[in-house]
Amino acid sequence: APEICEGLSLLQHRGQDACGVITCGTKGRFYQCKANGMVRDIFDANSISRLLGGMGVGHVRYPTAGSFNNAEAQPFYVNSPYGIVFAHNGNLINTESLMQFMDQTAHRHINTASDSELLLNIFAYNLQQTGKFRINEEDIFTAIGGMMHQVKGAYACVAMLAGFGIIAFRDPNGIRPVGFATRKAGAGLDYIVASESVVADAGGFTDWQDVNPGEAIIITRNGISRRQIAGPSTFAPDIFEFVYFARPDSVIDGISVYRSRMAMGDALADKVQAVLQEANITVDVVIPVPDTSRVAALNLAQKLQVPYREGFIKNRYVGRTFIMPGQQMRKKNVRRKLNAMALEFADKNVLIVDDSIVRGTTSKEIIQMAKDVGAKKVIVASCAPPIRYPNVYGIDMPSRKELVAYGRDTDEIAAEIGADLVIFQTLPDLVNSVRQLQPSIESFDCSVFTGEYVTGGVDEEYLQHLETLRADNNRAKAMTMSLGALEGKGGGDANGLSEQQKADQANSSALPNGTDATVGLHNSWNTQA
Ligand SMILES: O=P(O)(O)OC[C@H]1O[C@H](OP(=O)(O)OP(=O)(O)O)[C@H](O)[C@@H]1O
Ligand SMILES: NC(=O)CC[C@H](N)C(=O)O
Ligand SMILES: [Mg+2]
Repeated sequence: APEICEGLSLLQHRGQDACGVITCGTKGRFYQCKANGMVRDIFDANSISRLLGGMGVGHVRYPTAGSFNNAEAQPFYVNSPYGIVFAHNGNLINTESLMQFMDQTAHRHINTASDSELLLNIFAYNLQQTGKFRINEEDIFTAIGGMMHQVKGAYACVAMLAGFGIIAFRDPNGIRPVGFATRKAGAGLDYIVASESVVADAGGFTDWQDVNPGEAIIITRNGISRRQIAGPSTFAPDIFEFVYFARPDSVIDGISVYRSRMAMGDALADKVQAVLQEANITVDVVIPVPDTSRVAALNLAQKLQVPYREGFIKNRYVGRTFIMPGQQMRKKNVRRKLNAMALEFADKNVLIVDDSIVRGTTSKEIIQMAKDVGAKKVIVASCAPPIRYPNVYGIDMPSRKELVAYGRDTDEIAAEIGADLVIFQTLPDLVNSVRQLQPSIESFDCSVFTGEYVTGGVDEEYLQHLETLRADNNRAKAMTMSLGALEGKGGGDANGLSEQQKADQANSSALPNGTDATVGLHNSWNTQA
């Protein structure tokens, strides 16, 4: 448990809303702690010491389906068959037909709106089909095959079978990352499976290998078995992992995220130079938007031979704003997080570099901040091209109307965010920055830039449905209702609360010691399988 918790803290940038760990001790008994909140808030020495056992699964959650309810914190658990614990990174796109299948055929009850609970139950259903008293690896591979056949979308998953071992698999397009590494332990080996290699580095694990798209691995006391389950599909890792989501010190699918961001800065420098020349503007200083754009901005500045200055100072205690729930909270936190130093802005033409402009929340605020402290001209350069389409594979940007580049050309985007000029990387340059580091990968999921979705099954009707389902205000409503329904909070009077208050309210019931009976069915200590 201590190592899993340490690993989760290294993955905190992937999900700030909820976290959890379930371990498996003697006699296949599971021990659980999960709740809404950051890793440092939910886990302390006391709670960790109660998570017994030699294997376990952890998760940090950034909701892309369902709500922010405690009951949707992961890992999930089902008792039948065998006792399964499950953690999912990604997002499914055929949840509606899967729900129907659960109801009409599998007769399994899904208690939340989480696609991950649904995926676990599809997995459990397929395991159940083997009808065995004791399961073996062959049965598990067969069950994963059945599951991959039914499920559409992005899923990088880790499962644990009570007293048996750990299973990991990745969707046939390999959209979200997952890999594993080993460490010598006496005569045998310890194994770690994680979304990002940084977790392995920190724990002293070596020989990091990615789980291949459509592959499953099983780790037991006897070692590891790997099996290619799904037939050939387009390998399309999400390029947004490299642009923003992953830590720079991770290596994903053989590509150093850090190197890819350096290359993005280099490529963007050429574009910036050309555009500035044409507009007859010179810039005095390059300023990154901490944290993610730093690596790219430094390379860009070096190539342009313009001074690089940390003009925005980040409050290290405020997390990522893009993955916060609700526009009000995101907006407020950009101001809490960043402060502009007048001495770097006053009377200068500044080139602010960010990794991406998505809703425009960050750029709008920081451009105003730059102007407030006396910047002459504010030019913004983005390492990613304009984002005009929703992400349906695990980055929570489901609604086109929320995207600042939707229905706007570059000049209109500049006007909207208050910049004198906005310069976007081209898509071929972005793809090349990443791909040159691993030319064997032929394509990346670039759906947020192109509107082409590699899994199929994402048409106009689906996008409209998603937009309605997950519009910011509907989500807030859904959360209030589910708080009322599941947690006895009295959903009625909560309707008038602000988004921040609602989030606070959700957090207030997140007692890590499990003494609060309102946190949902799965949130109790010493769950016995
Ligand atoms: O246009 P927007 O909707 O604002 O989204 C884009 C911004 O959000 C992210 O920063 P975030 O604060 O999440 O994290 P960071 O500290 O890792 O840069 C990203 O790095 C951009 O700065
Ligand atoms: N970021 C994630 O991995 C999201 C997992 C899952 N779709 C959820 O909303 O809980
Ligand atoms: Mg940022």
